[in-house]
Amino acid sequence: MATAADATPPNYRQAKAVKEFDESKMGVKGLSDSGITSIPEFFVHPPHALSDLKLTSKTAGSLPVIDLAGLESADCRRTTINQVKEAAKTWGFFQVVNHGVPVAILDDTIRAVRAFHDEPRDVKAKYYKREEGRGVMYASNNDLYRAEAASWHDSLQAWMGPEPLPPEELPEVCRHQVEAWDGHARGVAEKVMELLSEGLGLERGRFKELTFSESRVFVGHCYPYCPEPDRTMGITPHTDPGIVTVLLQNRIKGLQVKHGGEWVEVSPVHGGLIINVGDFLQIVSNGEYKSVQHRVVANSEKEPRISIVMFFNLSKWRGSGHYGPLPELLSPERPAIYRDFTAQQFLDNFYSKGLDSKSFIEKIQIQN
Ligand SMILES: O=C(O)CCC(=O)C(=O)O
Ligand SMILES: [Fe+2]
Repeated sequence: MATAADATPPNYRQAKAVKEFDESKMGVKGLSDSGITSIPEFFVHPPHALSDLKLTSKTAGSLPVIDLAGLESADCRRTTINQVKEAAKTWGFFQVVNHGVPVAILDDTIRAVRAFHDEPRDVKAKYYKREEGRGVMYASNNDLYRAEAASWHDSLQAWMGPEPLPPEELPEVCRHQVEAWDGHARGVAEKVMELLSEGLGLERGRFKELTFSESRVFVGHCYPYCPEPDRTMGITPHTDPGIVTVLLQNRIKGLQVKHGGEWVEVSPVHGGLIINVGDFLQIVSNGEYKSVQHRVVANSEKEPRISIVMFFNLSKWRGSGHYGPLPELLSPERPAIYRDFTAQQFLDNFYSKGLDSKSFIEKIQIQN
């Protein structure tokens, strides 16, 4: 049996190393650029978390690609609604093309976020903090002190709405691009939300009316080269908490989606955007749309992987402060499968644990 005396020193060493790393503000990018050939111990994930890294399926089909062109024609719209509905029900993820944002803007946004992560440590350090819920924050691993092991990524995060973010709070090197991206990503999210809303048999504008596109968090992730990609993760398996997520990535692979019990690698489509369903949308749709687990493997390429994520959350809760499956979707044949919950319960759950905590959805599921 382990005694306190022999258990404490390694734990203490780990905690001290995590704190030193955090206080150095160098991020994983700084570690990678320093030329290390092995990763610090606190980045090493336990064997059970790494055992299925090699099991990624390359044959289980690929993410549906949905063309958003021609939505003005009623026939075309109906077809697209069905594709979106099917993808949201079975994959919880899909890629969209012809979404209306020029490729040059996608490339410029990626370039600007990369430029931020490429800035010298002193410049980035000004933004390094752990203050969730507002403003601009740059840090390595949001859940650094909560997770079982750290993962190989750094992130720049900015709360873009519902209250507008004063632009001068954004780092200069990517300020214009982040601001512009907020508008573009919101435009695409609203287009997709209309299709998702219609896919449930609701009015086109229902999700917008429910304020599903107002609260937005921008995250610019950087997954630098990792010298030991088999011992750590880029991001551990999780589901996204909100309504939908819009994801833009550079050409370096890494994202994997759980589908049919297997991890499926997502191949980036140049010019495409990835959309995924979050926990909140699974709940309000009464389980019709699925919030699916995904993860990012550590990057083994010399070029950093950049991914730009915009999380959309609802901004106004119902008068009672409660939320749950939308009443108009319920009937005696289709009763609610989730209990109502409060904004506080949702947020407490999100911020209390590491990313891979038990999903909120499981906690509010009504057992039959
Ligand atoms: O980097 C990616 O591709 C995914 C990031 C992600 O899943 C997240 O930030 O929630
Ligand atoms: Fe995610």
